[in-house]
Amino acid sequence: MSGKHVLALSGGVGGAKLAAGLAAVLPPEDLTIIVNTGDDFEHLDLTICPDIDSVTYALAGLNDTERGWGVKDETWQAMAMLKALGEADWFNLGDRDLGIHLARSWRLRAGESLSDVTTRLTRSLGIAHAIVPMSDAPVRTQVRTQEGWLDFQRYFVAEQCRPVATGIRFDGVPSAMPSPAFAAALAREDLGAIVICPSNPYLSVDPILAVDGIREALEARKVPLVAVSPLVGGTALKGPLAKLLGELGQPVSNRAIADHYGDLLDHLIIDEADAADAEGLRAGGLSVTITGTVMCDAEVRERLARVALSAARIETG
Ligand SMILES: O=c1nc2n(C[C@H](O)[C@H](O)[C@H](O)CO)c3cc(O)ccc3cc-2c(=O)[nH]1
Repeated sequence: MSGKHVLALSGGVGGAKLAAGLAAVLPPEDLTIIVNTGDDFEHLDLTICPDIDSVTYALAGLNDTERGWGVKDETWQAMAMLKALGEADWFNLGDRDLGIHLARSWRLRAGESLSDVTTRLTRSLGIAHAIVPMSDAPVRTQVRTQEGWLDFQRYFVAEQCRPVATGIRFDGVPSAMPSPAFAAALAREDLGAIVICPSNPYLSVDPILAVDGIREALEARKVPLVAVSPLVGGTALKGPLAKLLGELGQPVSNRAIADHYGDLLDHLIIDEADAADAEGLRAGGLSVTITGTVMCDAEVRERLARVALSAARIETG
């Protein structure tokens, strides 16, 4: 019998939506969601893990779908006070969101691993599926610009991705080991498929692939690897992917996504608005599914999750 456990690799926003779709159609024992921690940083003495929180809030039904990050029905009293006190206010922490940062930060300081803290917080929010940081060791994404190397959140939030990016690096790799649950999921006898969620390949998925031994493990996989493209209609729905592709000298098309993942990729799911890309991709030997990938509600998230699982030959009920 072929394995049925699914390993999903996810960044924030778009990735979190598909992760929630996968969690809606797979039981907890059949899914492990590995999350990028390259966006993490220390701010006001708090450990901020934006992608872990985006996935957590999406699975808990707490995510703000308009803003794309943080908690819905958020209030901003603490930020207003911080601002009045003249403290750093470039990175917005909502009142409810602050709660998760306080809980995470003191538990980390008390010596718990990021994996254990994440399990504790997600379980407390009623999430039965495994949300797993890619590594318990700090990995920090940095973007090279004309102003020098910028920490990811400086580039993304403070600078609004305005500087031209000429390079990306992940501080902390290659020495960062995969988290115990990541290593265990990869080694499972019943591993059936790997799904790369529609996250930015350069900023959100590459940090996961850069963790010690991960790229090699994925190259040696015996199961299908399916990716959902983050591009829709030749651009990114949110975030700097389209701008970044141009700055890194890549075409803003699914060809660039396929080339970037290279031999790792068995199957690419592209949006119907990019159907014209399919012929070229297939001519290059890649198997392609064309479908709607804009996850505007739970129904579409679940449908796309089923499409991805079917492409990976995983049966769902
Ligand atoms: O554009 C912003 N993104 C914010 N994000 C998103 C964050 O920058 C992520 O890295 C992106 O979602 C990229 O995945 C937050 C995420 C959190 O978990 C907590 C707070 C923030 C605050 C901001 C913010 O002020 N501005």
